[in-house]
Amino acid sequence: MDENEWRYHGEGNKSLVVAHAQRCVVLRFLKFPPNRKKTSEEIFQHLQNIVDFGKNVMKEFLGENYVHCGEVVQLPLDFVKQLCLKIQCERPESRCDKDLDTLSGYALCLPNLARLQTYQFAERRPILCVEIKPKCGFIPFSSDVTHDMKHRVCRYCMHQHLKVATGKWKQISKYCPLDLYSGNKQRMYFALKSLLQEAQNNLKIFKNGELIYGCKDARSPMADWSELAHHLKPFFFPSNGLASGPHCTRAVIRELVRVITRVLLSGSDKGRAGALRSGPGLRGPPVCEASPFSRSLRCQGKNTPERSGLPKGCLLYKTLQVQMLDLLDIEGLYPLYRRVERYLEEFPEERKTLQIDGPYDEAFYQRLLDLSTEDDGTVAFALTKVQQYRVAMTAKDCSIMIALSPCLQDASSDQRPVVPSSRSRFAFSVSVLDLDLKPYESIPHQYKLDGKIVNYYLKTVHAKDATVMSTRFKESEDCTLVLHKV
Ligand SMILES: O=P(O)(O)O[C@H]1[C@H](OP(=O)(O)O)[C@@H](OP(=O)(O)O)[C@H](OP(=O)(O)O)[C@@H](OP(=O)(O)O)[C@H]1OP(=O)(O)O
Ligand SMILES: Nc1ncnc2c1ncn2[C@@H]1O[C@H](COP(=O)(O)OP(=O)(O)O)[C@@H](O)[C@H]1O
Repeated sequence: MDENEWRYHGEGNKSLVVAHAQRCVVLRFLKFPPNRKKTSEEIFQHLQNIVDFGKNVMKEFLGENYVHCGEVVQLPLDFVKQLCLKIQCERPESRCDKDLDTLSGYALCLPNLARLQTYQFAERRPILCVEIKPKCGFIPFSSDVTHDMKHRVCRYCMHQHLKVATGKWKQISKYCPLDLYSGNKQRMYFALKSLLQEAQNNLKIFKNGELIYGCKDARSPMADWSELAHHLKPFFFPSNGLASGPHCTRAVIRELVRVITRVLLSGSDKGRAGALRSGPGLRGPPVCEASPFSRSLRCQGKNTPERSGLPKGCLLYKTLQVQMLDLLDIEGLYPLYRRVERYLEEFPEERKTLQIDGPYDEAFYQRLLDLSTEDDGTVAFALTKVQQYRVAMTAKDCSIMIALSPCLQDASSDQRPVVPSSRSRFAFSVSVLDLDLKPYESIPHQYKLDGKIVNYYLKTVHAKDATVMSTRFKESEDCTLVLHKV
């Protein structure tokens, strides 16, 4: 194991990923705060749980072709230590509050989804990879929601205001997940262009495995479309029939947005419609009031095109179905979490029987399929809703990876699906990543965060709108603050 054969690829809040220079594989390490020490056995079990959850649950829900579980590997400690030193300088400053686990030697070995999943070794052909973290694609429909605003504005759009206020990002994104999940091409184009204008942690673009676009952190340079277009022009205009300049930038961005939309709408996983086909169904308003797309149409006196509906076989549709396992919203779920907590305080040894920390096996999966919301007062009902909520949170925070490789003329030899663009054709693959089941212990944090997000939105944005409204129409607006009990 030579650390010089591996290079830094990316990281999130919990994991850090390095990619092999030649082979189509990555190593995904857990990260921990400096003072947090887990035993090697605990880390092994944590990683094995991720693999089991992917195999037994997410492959069932999202489809065999989209989910890659990988396997737990044990690495020489010296290699891990040398690797950690080598990549430290590549890491965004905002991620350095946690360190790579260099004590256990365990990591997940996964296919490199930033490359096409066909050859074991890096393709000789150029590869363009677009990673989208779409976030939650529906507005809560639960009657347990205590403020009307949560039935009108989506979590992502509300959360943007708190994120900018706390300095996580510099400006509010025009992206709204409901536009991307709508299946309506105009709305999807707008959503993708908004991500290209303000990537935050929702969009990354890799060229031949190298990150060429997407904020490493809030201090990264602003989006530069002309530089991006320079990178992408050979993919979309291979015959170089397009002189550089603003029109070229616009043309390249337009091609990129259209190709990504076509791929997202492809039902490339011909597997069954997914285990939740009789699932909660698409409920809640089809449009978020805060989406700039729908606001601009409203100003013109037009209605926003409703959801055109996503093809049932596409990954966006299946991901949304899993997200909608959040049947009660955190406000309806939290009292049930407290019921499970009280039971565990009385019978702590039951934690294993309840499979809160796994094993995430077939039995765990089967219990997720009970979508009833009639509370019979039992711990069993509460536990099922808590487990479903954890799975829904996971689907709300996963990422979709799209890998595109220009087709050679004799594309017939290619087994992969092909997507056309105006002047080019691409073999493509679609995958989902970051499917770690969210921890049971994160539910209180979700409840508090939900209250903070809604309160901040009401106090600032809604109040400001109300002031503008009342100034204009001299009507009083009642801005009720939402205070969650914690
Ligand atoms: O801040 P990041 O880039 O580490 O991402 C956070 C998620 O923040 P964001 O909203 O900017 O995507 C955070 O999601 P929410 O803010 O809560 O919506 C996410 O927490 P969960 O709610 O538990 O999903 C957090 O995930 P983990 O704490 O790592 O499980 C993290 O997402 P990732 O970095 O993609 O894991
Ligand atoms: N199998 C993979 N192939 C290619 N890139 C990957 C793979 N898994 C993760 N990554 C990259 O590493 C980044 C962080 O990984 P992720 O699992 O999202 O970390 P976290 O769990 O902390 O959110 C991702 O945003 C993605 O760019």
